[in-house]
Amino acid sequence: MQEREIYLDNPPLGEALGKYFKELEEAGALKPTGAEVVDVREALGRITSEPVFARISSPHYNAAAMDGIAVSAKDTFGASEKNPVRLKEGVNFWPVDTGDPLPPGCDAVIMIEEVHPLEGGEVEIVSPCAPWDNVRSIGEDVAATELIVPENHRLRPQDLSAVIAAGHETVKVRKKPKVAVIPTGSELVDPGTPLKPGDIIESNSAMLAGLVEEWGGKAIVMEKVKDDFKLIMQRVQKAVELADVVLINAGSSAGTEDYTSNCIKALGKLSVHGVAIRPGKPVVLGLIEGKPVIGIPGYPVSAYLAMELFVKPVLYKMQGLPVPGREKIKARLSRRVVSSIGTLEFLRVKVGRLGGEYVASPLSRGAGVIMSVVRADGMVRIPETKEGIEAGEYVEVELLKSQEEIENSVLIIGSHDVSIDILANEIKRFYPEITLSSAHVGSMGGIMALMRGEAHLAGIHLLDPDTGEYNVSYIKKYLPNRRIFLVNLAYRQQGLMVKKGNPKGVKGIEDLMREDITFINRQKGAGTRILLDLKLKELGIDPVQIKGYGKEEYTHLAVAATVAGGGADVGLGIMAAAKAFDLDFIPVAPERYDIAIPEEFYHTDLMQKILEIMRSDEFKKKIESLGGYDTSMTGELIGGD
Ligand SMILES: Nc1nc2c(c(=O)[nH]1)N[C@H]1C(S)=C(S)[C@@H](COP(=O)(O)OP(=O)(O)OC[C@H]3O[C@@H](n4cnc5c(N)ncnc54)[C@H](O)[C@@H]3O)O[C@H]1N2
Ligand code: MOO
Repeated sequence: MQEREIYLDNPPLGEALGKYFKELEEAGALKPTGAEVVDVREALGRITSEPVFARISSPHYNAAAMDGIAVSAKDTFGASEKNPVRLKEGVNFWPVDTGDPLPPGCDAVIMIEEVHPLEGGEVEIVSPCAPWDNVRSIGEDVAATELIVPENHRLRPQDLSAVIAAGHETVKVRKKPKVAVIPTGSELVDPGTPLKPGDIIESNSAMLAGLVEEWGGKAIVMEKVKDDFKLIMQRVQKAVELADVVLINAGSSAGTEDYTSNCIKALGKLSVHGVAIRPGKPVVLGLIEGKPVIGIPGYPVSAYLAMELFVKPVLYKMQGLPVPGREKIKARLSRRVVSSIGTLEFLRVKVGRLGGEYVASPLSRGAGVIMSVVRADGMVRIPETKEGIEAGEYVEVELLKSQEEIENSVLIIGSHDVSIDILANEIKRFYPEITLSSAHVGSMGGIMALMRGEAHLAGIHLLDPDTGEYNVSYIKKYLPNRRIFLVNLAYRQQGLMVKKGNPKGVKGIEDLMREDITFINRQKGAGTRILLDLKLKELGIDPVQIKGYGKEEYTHLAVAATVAGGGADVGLGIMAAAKAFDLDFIPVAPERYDIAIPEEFYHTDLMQKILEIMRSDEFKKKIESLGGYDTSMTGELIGGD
């Protein structure tokens, strides 16, 4: 076996940061970048490298602040209703518009509304004015030499206006730190390339570059490199010439082809390899020619975190700025999470406002699940000293969204249905401020989520084998003391999904017993599972007779993917999932998919807007077009209690 790079004794985050930043400071690698002169109109978001003082005053002359007549105030003294004062144009008044310079000898402006015209170029006024009434005097806004913005200030639109008004055309700003991004990995292919098994679309560099730009840097994404030590060395050397900071993506871990740390060792100094965090553990921190060179782990979530924890502070420091923190809130954790002692874990969570408090629900913890970051409203740090967090414990959430966005988020938990995704999109189309976010844990999971106060809504399709009725008896049983409204989302066809052309000639549920057929099941508590078990009972089939009955997937799409990938011959699910994977579909039974809505949420403005969208023809049409749906009851109330 080839020799591997093994990294033990990962230091905690604080220690790793402390060591690395000390070494960076000592090497002068964090000195603010040099300055460049840019047109003020192009300087939005840039950081000033020196203070900007006013060259001229604004206004730089005494200006009329109103439309009217310019006068010398003393000519108006004594004016009243009884004793109006007459003024003559060109002698003791001059017409002016807002912004005009005051004619010589004038020190006030009378608004046109207060001027009564007479014959022969004369006007009459009935009240006096004081000197400087309705005049913007020199320097009222900006006085020459005044400080407009200090050094290390991010220029906002209003700053640009003030800097220009103060007589500047250009402004000195910090050069954006240049950050080279090098994607590595022989498995990487460019977006758009037809995919073979083992190919990975090179998607990380877009995120890395985006984060760099968000933090004020200039990203230079370099051509991807194969896992070849020599090639990587060459690319890194080139990047060090081009940029102020170099990011090497992937190849950070202990695999035989993980070259990042060896490359940094060979070309410069390795400071830290491996930090006691998850995700992001194998991060590599080093310096080459006095420049920060960071090995960002390949998994996208690990990459995101390594960027946030190590690259963000480097970039802010290089721009002379404090590292911005995130807004924090206290939330109740909805589910128990177990974690390892000795590792600081960053848990992605969805946050909802439920029953007057924030509730945080953990998302997928996989380092490869970038959707967990896409969906996340915040992050919870599980400290190294804890083995996990209990359900109901209060945690601090670092928000990735504003609190207002969270207040406008509706969480629907339960069985997955494509129409929920369509509903979420329709809501965004008509009410961009509202977000419907879903978590797919099966119908019973949805009911549990309502019980635990973890969701606003539950998406359910639970058949009662005794009554043949959907959902109602389950709500009564599991949520006996709550008033719950059921609104129909759609009726949908459940059926057997098989490979295109139905190569094994499957006709119905009874075929699942066949020797030559492997099944893929849904998890216990899923509505589809209950339907299957009922059908098996009706047909007198013992589940042990079915090969694959014990193998479970969590969504219709996952079942369809298993069948499409050859992992099973048959799965039970909805037609839309079969269509998505180009499978054949053998209808078994129509079923009712409803949304369970607790009374207190039913009457909110948010929910009424969602119901309005559900009842729209456009929404119904979109669902119908998926195939296998009946929307004749969509948006209708099924029953209370
Ligand atoms: N034996 C061990 N294996 C691994 C360990 C370990 O401690 N011992 N650590 C795991 C952890 S934790 C992480 S995180 C990853 C880090 O992996 P690398 O940084 O070495 O990266 P790769 O293995 O090359 O890639 C991981 C994964 O990410 C995909 N990838 C890489 N670059 C891109 C890109 N530009 N765009 C999209 N996806 C990318 C790559 O194809 C892999 O699937 O290592 C574990 N292994
Ligand atoms: O630490 Mo790795 O970054 O979990 O996947």
